[in-house]
Amino acid sequence: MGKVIPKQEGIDHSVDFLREGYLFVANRRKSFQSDIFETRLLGERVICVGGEEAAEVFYDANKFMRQDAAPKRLLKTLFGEDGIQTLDGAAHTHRKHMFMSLMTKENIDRLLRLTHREWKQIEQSEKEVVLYDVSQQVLMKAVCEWAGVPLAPEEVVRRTDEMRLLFESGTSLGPTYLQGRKARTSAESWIRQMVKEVRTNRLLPNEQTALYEFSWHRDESGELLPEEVVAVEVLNILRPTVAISVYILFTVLALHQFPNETEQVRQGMLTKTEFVQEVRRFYPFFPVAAARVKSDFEWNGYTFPEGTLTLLDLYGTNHDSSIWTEPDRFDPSRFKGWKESPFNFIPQGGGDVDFGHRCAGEHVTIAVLEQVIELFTEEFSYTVPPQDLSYSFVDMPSLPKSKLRLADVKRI
Ligand code: HEM
Repeated sequence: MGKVIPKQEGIDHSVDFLREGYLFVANRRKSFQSDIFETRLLGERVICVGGEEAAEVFYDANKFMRQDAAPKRLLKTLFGEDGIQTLDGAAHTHRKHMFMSLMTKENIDRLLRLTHREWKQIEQSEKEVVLYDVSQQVLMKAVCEWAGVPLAPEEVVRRTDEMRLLFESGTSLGPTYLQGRKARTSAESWIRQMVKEVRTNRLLPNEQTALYEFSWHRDESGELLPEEVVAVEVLNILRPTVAISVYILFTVLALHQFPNETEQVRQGMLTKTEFVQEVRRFYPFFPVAAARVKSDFEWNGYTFPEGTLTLLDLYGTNHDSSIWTEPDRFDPSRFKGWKESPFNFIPQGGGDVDFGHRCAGEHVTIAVLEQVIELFTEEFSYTVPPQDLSYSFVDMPSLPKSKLRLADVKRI
């Protein structure tokens, strides 16, 4: 007879999840003094786990699968249907290879040249800029060119807004959620039209672009992907790249609020990478990852029954005091000589990037943020006018409330 999983009593705790946000799992891990507990969300029994050892089990593809794990409302907004996030086994590995073939050093450098070119627009503006809006347009223009997706100047605002709605609306209720669904329909048909044109040679993107590689990709049975799936996967490049704007806000916020650490970066005593890693560890972005138990198994004496929805605490694992000393202190120097395992630092998921569901864009994210640090410590001077820089632990994604207004941005 296995051990009994600590259980939160009550009919349903979805409202608590919305109320406590990023801290929902961590709060209960603390109160149960356990890295595993059971709750009920959206009428379903759910096992929540956190910590390094739990992450290792969660990313074991023999124990967990992604089929039917993502809530429908996220498939209708954030992810799209039949994309890589929902695949398992050979189908997943094959599709992941399609993504990872784009993530070479040369190709990431090409994206950085494009983002660098776009960042120049920020200095041309005399007045105040809202960094959230500016960075999204920078990223959207750069990533569309990178991905081989034509983006006419008059379309930039509309298409950038669509990308933003895709990642902002998934956990919203009411009108924002509906706007997110509309944005998904519109963005998918925009890209589908391009896939048609690529396949009839009316549009000729370069090789090594997402539009080219995904349009001509053959699945594990040698078939081209359905047009709508190519659209979902191209959006799996565009949308998260625009979402790096959230981390850009937190990076520039950290440069502003931690002047000693920023000075150490300027002096070369801290590397840009160490600063970026601490931003990704410290600030909230993705709260949890979701999977379902593939078939019954036991872990530390607890039974995981087949089909049970299981959530891994990403935010909490990055603030777990058994992994991090003083986890709630912003301290980039903790990454000096840091012994990273695939499971102890998981802001963008854990495990193996080629064979598991770890984020395909982690290197892209780090590279874009390192460039932002270079720009905002070496290339631009600016001031941060008084504004509400607080951020919530409930809103998803969480952002500084003012969306970060900068004034007097000038090239140094
Ligand atoms: C904005 C910062 C980003 C964050 C916080 C983030 C976070 C994540 C997380 C938490 C996952 C899921 C891990 C799991 O299911 O176990 C994921 C998956 C993924 N991400 Fe990211 N990501 C970011 C940027 C990017 C970028 C820039 C790209 C592409 C250029 C990207 C492409 C993907 C893809 C394709 C997957 C699915 C991987 C799979 O299922 O195998 N992400 N990301």
